[in-house]
Amino acid sequence: MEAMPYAAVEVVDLVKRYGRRTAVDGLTLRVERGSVTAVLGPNGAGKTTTIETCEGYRSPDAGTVRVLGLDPVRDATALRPKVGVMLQGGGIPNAVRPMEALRHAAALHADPLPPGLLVERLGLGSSLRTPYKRLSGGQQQRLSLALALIGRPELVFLDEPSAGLDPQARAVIGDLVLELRRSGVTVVLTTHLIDEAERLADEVVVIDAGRVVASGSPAGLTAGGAQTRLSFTAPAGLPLDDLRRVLGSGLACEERPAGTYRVEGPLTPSVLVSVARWCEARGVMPEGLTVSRRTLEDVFLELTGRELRG
Ligand SMILES: Nc1ncnc2c1ncn2[C@@H]1O[C@H](COP(=O)(O)OP(=O)(O)OP(=O)(O)O)[C@@H](O)[C@H]1O
Repeated sequence: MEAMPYAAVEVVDLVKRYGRRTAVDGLTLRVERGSVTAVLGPNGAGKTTTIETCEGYRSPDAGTVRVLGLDPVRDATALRPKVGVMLQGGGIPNAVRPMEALRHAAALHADPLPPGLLVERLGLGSSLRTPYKRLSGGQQQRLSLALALIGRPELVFLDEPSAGLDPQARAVIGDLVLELRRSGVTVVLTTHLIDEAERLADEVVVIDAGRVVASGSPAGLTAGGAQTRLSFTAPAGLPLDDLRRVLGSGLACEERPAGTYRVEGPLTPSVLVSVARWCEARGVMPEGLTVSRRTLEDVFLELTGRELRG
């Protein structure tokens, strides 16, 4: 295999300010070539600012950004044919029709994908003559994605690719991301959807307030800590101390909010039996009893004390 001396994206100690507001506050991340990396964080965390700096639309106030080994601002001309960009909000003029936009973009590249292929793949066939402004949100998103891909990029940046999409359109975009990965394209996407990050990404970089708070594979991030959670609803105010005594100290039991009970920690079938017996002894039925794995949402909550969804 060809030696790969540099990462697809390497951001070191990036700082970006808007006036007195620090949007990105010493952020370091590395994206390996051929991987899908999701930059996950709540609104305002600095995802778009980081990605726009990687795309060369903004210059760092401090720190360095390298994309395919190059400086995104200084080497913009060299990077343009190699990097596909899907901007949040499209960045496409209102009057432009999808087919015109695709042909125009194709003409800028040496070996573009045939526009017809993208139209078919992204289900844009029925809207080719509709001005951009009049396309539905989903059609606008799919057109921006087509424009990001038309030049057969080595690396694509997708800023909130499925924002505002229905589940079906989201699935189309998800499948395409996985297809890009199979063909060796590096994908960096931002999202505030945990399931999207968990499903699509090899690596997740969790950011909050302009900093990386955790990074790793979805499985790596959700391993450790309270691995599993058992929850159910029952009448409020049941005596949890009894249950704590039965379960021992390795498991955390709590009632929050009133009437919702959780047991967290390394769960085994015998924990389930103990919980069921405890309910039985009190004559209550544990409604909606579920056992679930720790999610990225839980990880974020543990790290920041806040919910990822605003
Ligand atoms: N052009 C700008 N001028 C001033 N402040 C800005 C500008 N762009 C972003 N900000 C601020 O910088 C911070 C980070 O914004 P950014 O858009 O990078 O976050 P984000 O994680 O992409 O959020 P979202 O999910 O809402 O897009 C926010 O507090 C935002 O209000």
